[in-house]
Amino acid sequence: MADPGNGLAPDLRKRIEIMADHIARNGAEFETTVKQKNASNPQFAFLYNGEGAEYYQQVLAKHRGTQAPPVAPLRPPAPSPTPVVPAPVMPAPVMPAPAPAGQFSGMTAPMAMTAMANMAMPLASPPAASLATLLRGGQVQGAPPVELADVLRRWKEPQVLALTPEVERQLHGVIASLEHMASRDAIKSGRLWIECNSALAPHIASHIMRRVSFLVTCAHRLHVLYLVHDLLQTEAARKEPLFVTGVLMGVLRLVQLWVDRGILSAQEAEEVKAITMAKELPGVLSPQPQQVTAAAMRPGVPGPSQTMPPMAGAPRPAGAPCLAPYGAPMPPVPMLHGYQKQALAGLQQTGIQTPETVPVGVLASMIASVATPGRHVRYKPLDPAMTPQTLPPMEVPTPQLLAKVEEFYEDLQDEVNSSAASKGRFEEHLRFDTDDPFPQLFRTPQSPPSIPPVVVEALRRAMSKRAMPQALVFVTGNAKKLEEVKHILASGEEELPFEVTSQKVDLPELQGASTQEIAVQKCRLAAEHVKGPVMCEDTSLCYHALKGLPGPYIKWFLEKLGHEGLNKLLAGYEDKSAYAQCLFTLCAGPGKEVHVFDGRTEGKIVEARGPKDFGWDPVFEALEGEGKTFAEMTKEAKNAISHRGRALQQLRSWLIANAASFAEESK
Ligand SMILES: O=c1nc[nH]c2c1ncn2[C@H]1C[C@H](O)[C@@H](COP(=O)(O)OP(=O)(O)OP(=O)(O)O)O1
Ligand SMILES: [Mg+2]
Repeated sequence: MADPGNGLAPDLRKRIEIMADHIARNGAEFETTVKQKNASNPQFAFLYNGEGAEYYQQVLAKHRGTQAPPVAPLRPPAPSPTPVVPAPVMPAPVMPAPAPAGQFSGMTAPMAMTAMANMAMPLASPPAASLATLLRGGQVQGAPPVELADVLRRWKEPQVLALTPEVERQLHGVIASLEHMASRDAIKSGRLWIECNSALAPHIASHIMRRVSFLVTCAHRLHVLYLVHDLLQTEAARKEPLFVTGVLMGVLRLVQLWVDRGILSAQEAEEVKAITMAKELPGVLSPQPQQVTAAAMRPGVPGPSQTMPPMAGAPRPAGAPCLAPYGAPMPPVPMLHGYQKQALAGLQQTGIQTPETVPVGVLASMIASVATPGRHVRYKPLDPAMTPQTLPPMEVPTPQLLAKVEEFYEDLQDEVNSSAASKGRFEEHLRFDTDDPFPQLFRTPQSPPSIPPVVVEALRRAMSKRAMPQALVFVTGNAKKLEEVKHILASGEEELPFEVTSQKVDLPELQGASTQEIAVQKCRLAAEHVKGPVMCEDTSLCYHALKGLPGPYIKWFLEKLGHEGLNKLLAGYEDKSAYAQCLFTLCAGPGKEVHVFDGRTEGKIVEARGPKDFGWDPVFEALEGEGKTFAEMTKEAKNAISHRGRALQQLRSWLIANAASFAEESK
């Protein structure tokens, strides 16, 4: 067999290999993320059956130790018929006759419909084992098993069938019209357009399915799902279906799938099948069920409304005759529980309807109602006033996932840097600007970023942090200092471009000619100790009358003399004034330059007032403290005027301005 990698450009080959390696290592979640980011990036067409797809599958299979699945050609050769109705928004569309069956090489109409229905049901792809069981067993009367096998195989990656450019443009118009609001008119005209082009149903379905996951906003995606909902519901209510035949069979296969997954018991599944297949539904049928949606019969998707519509299959009062729809008598069906009121009561409390919570009879009745054309389903279009137009904000991806994505782009970037062949085309899409560490790869050339801003921000941060030292260690043995530093840094408007951690180290209390010199020596010691970037601080309390003493030695004075002693020191002096001084020091690592930031607060020494939990706070009354000692002030008020607050603001400004050079120096 010819090597599918032959003839591919070297940079494309490399890109495929890197991608396959990462995807094999990091799993499905990673694959989905990367695929979404590159949906319309021609450089990654191999992810979507484009150039290199076969080679990509081969490499991926090799990594996973499996055989590569066959890759469908990008454009199937089948010609696409021209659509009859051109405009997406139109007053009175003409319904064309459905195209003869078998005209297309792709999906059959029921498959297309199932694909559409699946859009409303983000089911995880079935595990291979249960899929195999499903395909082997439980053949339902009259259903060609190969069809469902096809649907399931393609469910995750449906083949995108070619549309003519004109139809594609119109479909784009339909989807675009739902961008801001799922208005009744927009949904209706979208549905009419699809109905008018029912001959192209498989093509349209595959296009919508692919597009929906790449729409920029969640709200837009939601609105397109409303369109699909509308289409399915209208279709289900139609006496003569436009595109759907045999959906019932597909649905029954899904029931079997739920059994394989343990969602339904075998007995329940039998019951569902029996009710669904029954010619007439058992029990009393409500004459006007309000609303039944395809979503309601799908796992994990909430039902159509908070209250379940009264369904066929309601329990008969004991001894009452069993009635067929609209009163026609029918023989009782043994063993069928039908609609269980008690179960439904519990259900309404939670408001969540899934196969796990929907009683079997309700589920079966719904399936029967929805899947049998023209029977008991009243069409009720979605009311935009009652349907959410936006989804809750997306969750930020986990740090682990971000790290994996980052690692992938790193590898890719290394490759780009080292490969001469990559010059040109690929670089247009992948650039790392110094100002913008976020790779251009996430942006497609024509469209705005298709990644939610919150993710962009998270990635930006993750990447910018990586370029900086991992952490700047505040070395101190004083818990109170640390508390204040954290508080001051957290309350700043601009975030420090470093992650400040702390280490409790009792450094020797040095002596020296000046406070400055002591601080610098202390910081040098700390950098040696941590072997990386550090910051320290030294606090002094300087009495003017004593020419700056105790100054840096205040710690010992306080320890030996206490608050009273600190006052008595000034007994022979009129001048009780003093200033608190804080020297913050910053050093990129052992042997590197030490930067000093000096903050001062003037005040006077007074008799102790206020809590005694932090040093000499009770005996220092700042000039700007409105008569309060530091100990009597709130944390915020103290930090706003304190020696520490002032020095730290200087350090912060300096670090923000010099982040890059400091980071460089710390390497
Ligand atoms: O805002 C303050 N308000 C009241 N008292 C304060 C303050 N800030 C430091 N202090 C006390 C703690 C220590 O008794 C001396 C400074 O000595 P100093 O060497 O800088 O502090 P330390 O040895 O406790 O911690 P570190 O491990 O960071 O050196 O003044
Ligand atoms: Mg100290």
